[in-house]
Formats: sequence, C-alpha cells, structure tokens
Amino acid sequence: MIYTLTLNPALDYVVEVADFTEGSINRTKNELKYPGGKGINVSRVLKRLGVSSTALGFTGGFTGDYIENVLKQENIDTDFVRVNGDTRINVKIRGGKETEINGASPSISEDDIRSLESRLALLDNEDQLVVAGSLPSMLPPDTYKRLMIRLKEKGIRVYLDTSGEALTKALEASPYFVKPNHLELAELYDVSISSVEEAVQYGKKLLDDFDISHAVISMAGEGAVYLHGDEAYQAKPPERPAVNSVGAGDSLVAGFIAKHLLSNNPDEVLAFAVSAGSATAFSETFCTKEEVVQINKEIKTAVLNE
Ligand SMILES: Nc1ncnc2c1ncn2[C@@H]1O[C@H](COP(=O)(O)OP(=O)(O)OP(=O)(O)O)[C@@H](O)[C@H]1O
Ligand SMILES: O=P(O)(O)OC[C@@]1(O)O[C@H](CO)[C@@H](O)[C@@H]1O
Repeated sequence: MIYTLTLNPALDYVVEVADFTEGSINRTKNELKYPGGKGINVSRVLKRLGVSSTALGFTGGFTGDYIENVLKQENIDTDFVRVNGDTRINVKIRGGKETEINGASPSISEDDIRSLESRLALLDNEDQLVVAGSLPSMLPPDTYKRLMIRLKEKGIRVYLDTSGEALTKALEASPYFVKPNHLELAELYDVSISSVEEAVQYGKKLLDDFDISHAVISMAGEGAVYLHGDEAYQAKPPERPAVNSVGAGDSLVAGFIAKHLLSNNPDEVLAFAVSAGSATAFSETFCTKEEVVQINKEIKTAVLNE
C-alpha cells in the first residue's frame, strides 16, 4: 500500500483577481477551494492516475473536516490524527504574477506526535510512504529524519519532497527517492543552478552524499532531470502557457510513483512524471489521466550519460 504523509495540510483557497493591486480592495473574478498540502495532493493525483493510497498526517477543525470529506468523496482512504486547532488556509492569488500566502500550522502536541508514530508503526516492508511538504513550525527540523529512520529500518521505501532545514536533515535518513526543484537543490549546496548540466552535476552529488537511489530535479518549464546510479535522463515538456503552478511538483511525484510501480524504464518513468507535472501546470487545478497521457506524447526525452 502507498501512504502519503502531510504534517502541515491546508485548505487551498485560490482567488483570481483581474488586476491585483496591493493596498486596495480587490474583487475576485473566480475562486476555487480544495484540499491541499503536498502529500494530500500526491494522493489526489495518484487516484486520478488509478493508484490507491492512504493519506496520513494532522487535521483539525472545520478546515480539517473539509479536507477529510473531499478525500472521502474522491474515494481516498485517510487515517489522520485529529489535532485541536484548525488546519491552516493557504491563499493563492492569481493576478498577473502568482502570489501565495501560506498559513501557519495549528499547535501539534506530544500526544499528537505519539498518535502519528503509532499509525506509522503499522506500516510494513510492502508499504511505501510519501513524505511531503513543510513541517509545522513547532516541530523540530529533524522530525522527518527521526520518523524516516524507523521506517527505513523496516525496509519501507520513502519518497521525500520537502524544503529548507527539514530537507537538509531528512536527507541524512537516505530516502529512496527525493524531488527537490533546482532552487532547493541550489540552496542545499549554496550554489546557483541555472542549466540542465548544473542540475545533473549537483543531482549526482546529492545521490552520492546521502546514499539515495533516485532523485528528480524539477525545473519548472524546462521539465526535469532524473538521476539514478550513474545514469542521468532529461525530459522536456511542450511549450505552452502555464496557468497554475500550485501542485505541479506534487503531480510530478505522483506521476513518477504511478509509472515506477509498473516500469523499470527510467526514460519512460521520467517522461510520465514530467507529463503529470506539466498537465497540472497547464490546467486550472490538477491534471486528469487523459491530459497526462496526451502530454506524454509530446515530451522530449534525452539520455545524458557520457
Ligand atoms: N511553466 C511550465 N511549463 C510546463 N511545465 C511546467 C511548468 N511549470 C511546472 N511544470 C511542470 O511541473 C513540474 C514541477 O515544477 P517545478 O519545478 O516548478 O516544481 P515545484 O517547485 O516543486 O512545484 P510547486 O511547488 O509549484 O508544486 C516540472 O518538472 C514540469 O513538468
Ligand atoms: O507550506 P508548504 O507545506 O511548503 O506547501 C503547502 C502548499 O503550498 O503546497 C501545495 C502545492 O505544492 C499546496 O497544496 C499547499 O498550499
């Protein structure tokens, strides 16, 4: 079974404003609300791609109820730990440039953590876990690392997608797969990464430094590179105006997992992952399977090995 872990979920509130003006009253042209948080997004896209998963993490209050209800309607299993406060609301403003205001997590108690640990203790070596998104600020930055060490001891594959200090620490637990974007990878090594060659160079270093099997470095409109052992692959999406970048990275992770379950062909796995990411970037919300399959036909791939 695949599990996703979202310790800091959100109700995503996306507002489209014709001409967003700071410091004045703006009226919305269009509004969308949906369950958010990176692991939850991975579960939702996996479902669209025909793969079942169970969503784990912390939810609370009316916003937590909303998330659980929508997931239930979409036939996604959940086993969240209920916390006292309200799950945060993340505001995404579409008006020319995209602006995001991500809320803070409700308080997480020691008991909440213990409840989460007992749910994770039920996983066995047949299971795979996607650990994604930010950590609630009251939790120590090595929280993912601590949880991952125990999971790894049981032979559970961990797919990791987080950033900042949570990423730096979690890498020490050697995840099976990691997906930084090129900016997160650059931050990790305190360098700048602007080309595919640089992404490959530091992506390979990431595998070596942290004993990781698979890494995908996403590069927005440039697609992504995939590093596995000594091999490197690139996939580039068709050029089209992006309408939404929220969840593109999560869609890429879901696409990677869905294809990796069926295929050992790295080229094919990366192409499908990038197709899922780009299909989301090209649509209002998340990609559908039909859109992913369609874009997959237009993806350009290359093997970058010497
Ligand atoms: N402008 C775009 N055009 C085409 N595809 C895109 C575009 N932006 C993102 N994508 C697709 O989504 C994937 C992930 O994008 P990105 O590198 O921005 O990840 P991310 O920073 O984790 O995303 P986010 O945090 O916004 O979900 C890319 O590899 C690509 O397939
Ligand atoms: O604040 P975090 O946890 O880093 O990111 C949360 C978030 O921006 O990521 C998802 C898109 O990837 C959204 O659904 C959600 O609002």
